[in-house]
Order: sequence, then C-alpha cells, then structure tokens
Amino acid sequence: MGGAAAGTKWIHHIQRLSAAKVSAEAVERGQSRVIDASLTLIRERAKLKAELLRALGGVKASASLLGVPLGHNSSFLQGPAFAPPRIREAIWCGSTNSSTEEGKELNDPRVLTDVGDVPIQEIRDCGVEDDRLMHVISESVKTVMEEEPLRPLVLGGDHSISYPVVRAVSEKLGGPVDILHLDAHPDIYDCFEGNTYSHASSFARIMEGGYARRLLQVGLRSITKEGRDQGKRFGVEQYEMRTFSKDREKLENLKLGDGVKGVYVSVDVDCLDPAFAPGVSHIEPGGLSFRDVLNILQNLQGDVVAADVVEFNPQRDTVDGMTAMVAAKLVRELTAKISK
Ligand SMILES: NC(=[NH2+])NCCC[C@H](N)C(=O)O
Ligand SMILES: [Mn+2]
Ligand SMILES: [Mn+2]
Repeated sequence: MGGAAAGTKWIHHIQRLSAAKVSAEAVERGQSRVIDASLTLIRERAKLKAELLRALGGVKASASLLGVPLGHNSSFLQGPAFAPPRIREAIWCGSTNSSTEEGKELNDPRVLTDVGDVPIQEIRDCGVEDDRLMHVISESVKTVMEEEPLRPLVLGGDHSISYPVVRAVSEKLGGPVDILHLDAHPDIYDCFEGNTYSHASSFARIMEGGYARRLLQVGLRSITKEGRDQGKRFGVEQYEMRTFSKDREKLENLKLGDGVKGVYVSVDVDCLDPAFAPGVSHIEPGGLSFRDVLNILQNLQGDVVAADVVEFNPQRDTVDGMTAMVAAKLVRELTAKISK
C-alpha cells in the first residue's frame, strides 16, 4: 500500500540517525498529542451533532458513521483501508435517493449523522503500534457513544477493526452483547500468520474478552478445522452456506439481545456471493444473495446498539463501483435498523 503507510519507517530512521537526541519519551509525547488531536475532532463533531438532536428531542437512537480506514491487518490485500470515502460517496450518489427501503430519510440527522474518520494512516505514520492504535479505535467508538442518542455505524477497514469496536461497545454499555456476524469466514483463528490482531482472528479476541454472550456466524463457506474447533471452544453458533436452505427460515426470523446490553451486527461484505459483491479481497463463491442479507437484517428483532460494514476493497471493485453501492446499501439499511 502506498502513501502514509510507507512512511511509518521515517521515525525509526531519525531515531537511528540521532539516538542520543531523540528520546523515546519525546516520541511518545508527540504521538500522544497527535492522538489527542485526532480524538478531539471526532469528539467535537459528535458533540455538535448530538446536542442538536437532544435539543430537538424525541430521538432515541441515531446512527452515526465513523470511518476506520485500516487495511494492514489483512492477511491478503490492504485495499479496505481506502473504503470509507468510497462508501460515503455511494451513500449519497445521485443515482439513488435518500430513502431506505422501509421509508426512513437518510438526510434527516435524526436518522443518520457522520463524525468522520479515525485518521489511522496519519497516526501510524507517527510510529504508533497496533496495541495503542486499537485503543485509539476503541476510544473513538466510546467518544461517539458518549453523546446520546448517537450510535456508531463503523465503516471499515479490514475485519480486524471489529475487535476494538466491540470491546468499546461492551465496555461502554457495561456488559456483553449478542453478535450477528455475516461472513464467508469465521475469523476466529487463535493467531493468524503471527498476528493476533489479524482480520482472521478478531472474533477470537472478542470471545476471549467476554464481550459477546452469543455469537452467530452466518454465510460461512471457507472454514478450516481450527475454525470449527475454535467455534466449539467459544460456543459459537456457526451457520454454514451448505445448509443455508435448511437454516433460512430461522435466520430470517432472528430475535437477539434479550437479557444483554443489545445487539451488534458485523457485516463482512464477502458474506455475499462474489456475483453480488466482487470488490472484496477474498473472493469466495457460494455465498448469500443481497436479498438474503437484507431479509436477515430487516427481520432481525433486537436493539441494535452498533454495527460495522467491513472488508469492502475498492481496489478490486468494478469500474462502475458496484460493490461500493452494495456496501453503501448495507450501511443504509443498517441505519434504518439502528435509528428510532
Ligand atoms: N476477514 C476476512 N475477510 N478474513 C479472511 C481470512 C482468510 C483466511 N485466509 C482464512 O483462512 O480464514
Ligand atoms: Mn471477516
Ligand atoms: Mn470474510
């Protein structure tokens, strides 16, 4: 990946050249200032928008977009780092309109607002490592949740971001949530290619952390023995595509979140058959149709407290941006689900 990511080495270079003059503490202080500044912009935008909604009154929950342009924890391609602006562009594309299928108005800030992106590449460019970066993502999510009635609708990014996002949601609400996870892959390896933050391991981290009571994985069709073993170990409810016709009735009538803090929905765009969504890193035939996914989401009963749409890779999309539109429509319909 080009741009800022290539620049993460400059800081080590300077340190090598002048070890005595640039102390680790000075670097750390500078990094903290950059992180604070990044969080401040998100906080102030969330505050402004939420204050207006509170002044208006009568809004219980409003979806708020938070972009997390992170791609370096992918085990394959890093293009998902470039997804959030492409998804936003497609949400507001003139080829469609601002109404969701059931008639909610996306232009209405009581339904949808936007607090911008976490500046992932800019923070990494300052030499910030993943432990800390993941905490910045968690802090950003908590910052949005701090401002009622905003609820985070996160634009990925590769799937590694779901771990810091769900951690923040659960910590902020003070208990576990139920998770509906749509994906071709279970992303539950204990560790993938040496990276515990890998996009293929995020749900192992979530389950270890105790952030989910139930985890339902739907759309699976690329699962290894470790994926199944880890699923059993954590009590995951894994629904595979090979039995989807049998499971359909149940999955299109889910009721989740009772007795816990709510429902979290994580949509990996590769849950869809690549015929519907070619712009993903991991092309895996035999997936869900777009209408299957909408049926599952629109009929879901439960209080959706936050959600993410991840793994859209604009670098693999068709020239007309078909998958951007698919990701955008997922975001639009999740917005309808969240807002009330
Ligand atoms: N978040 C994702 N798209 N994960 C894909 C993981 C792919 C990985 N090669 C596996 O075997 O599972
Ligand atoms: Mn995934
Ligand atoms: Mn996947």
